[in-house]
Amino acid sequence: MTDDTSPLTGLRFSKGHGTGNDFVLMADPDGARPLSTEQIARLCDRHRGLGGDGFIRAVRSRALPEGAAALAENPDAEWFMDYYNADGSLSEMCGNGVRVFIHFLLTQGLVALEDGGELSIGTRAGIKKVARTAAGYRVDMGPWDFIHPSHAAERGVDSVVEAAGLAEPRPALSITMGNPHTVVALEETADLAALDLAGTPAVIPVPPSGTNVEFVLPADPLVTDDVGHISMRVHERGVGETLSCGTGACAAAAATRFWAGAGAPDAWSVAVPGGVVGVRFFPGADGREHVELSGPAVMVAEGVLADGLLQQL
Ligand SMILES: N[C@@H](CCC[C@H](N)C(=O)O)C(=O)O
Repeated sequence: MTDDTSPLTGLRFSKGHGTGNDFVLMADPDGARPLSTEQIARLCDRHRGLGGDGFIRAVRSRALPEGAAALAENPDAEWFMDYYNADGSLSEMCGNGVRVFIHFLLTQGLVALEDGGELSIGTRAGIKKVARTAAGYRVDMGPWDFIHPSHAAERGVDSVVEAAGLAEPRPALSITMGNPHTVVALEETADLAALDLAGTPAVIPVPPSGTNVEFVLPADPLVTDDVGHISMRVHERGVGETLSCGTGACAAAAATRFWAGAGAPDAWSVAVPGGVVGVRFFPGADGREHVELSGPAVMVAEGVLADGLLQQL
């Protein structure tokens, strides 16, 4: 192991993914090494950098201004997930990222998680509680909500979305999971396959902070053994099409369950191009309905950036 201050080497990094949603991770316990927007974009560049859908900096909550709110909410939240999209823009939350973040902290020996135990981590969308499962991790993602509550409650639709490959604009519903999502209902398998998400879909009207767009196809039948099944493709804000989006899967399940009406199940299986994640709705201790996300987390590499690489890239 090399010291990350060695004159011969640059910053230490790890690379990991959750259902194909991949991230570059760095430990910066004292918050001494923030990266600029440009540096993050260079790092996440798939041709000239390491490549990733996002960059995650692990910082002790006490070392970040945002961490003060996290510690006030839960003094056990020692670590803060400082999350950025591939273009260097900041996001409030990342569902796949939380699992990979915890896995990173564990593999680096920065935290310990006993069997049956839980870890609280700080994010810009509040504290997330994470537990280990046989297949990875499950995360209490907190409550979901409509972005435009009055429109949503009235019609279950608050916008339309246009995208290349869609024959016509489709109705959509915008949901917040701490970060914004717009869920588009599709009807045919061919519609999902025909989508071209190389460009950014047009959401009309777009939520105030932009949005991630999920195109969702219900399975036929939608529900088996009290579990709802959907397939989804996603265009992420600040990234483009990705193989998976955890908060997007939660939003997609929430919208589909809302559209399905009374009697729709609480448990959902969401198939994404990179795998499958589980979503479950349950009553939170705060009296609101919470969303639980479960899925795998995999570390694929560790390394050291060449000296000056962030400047040269
Ligand atoms: N892939 C993430 C979401 C990452 C942030 C998103 N692009 C945004 O800007 O909100 C996930 O797994 O949730």
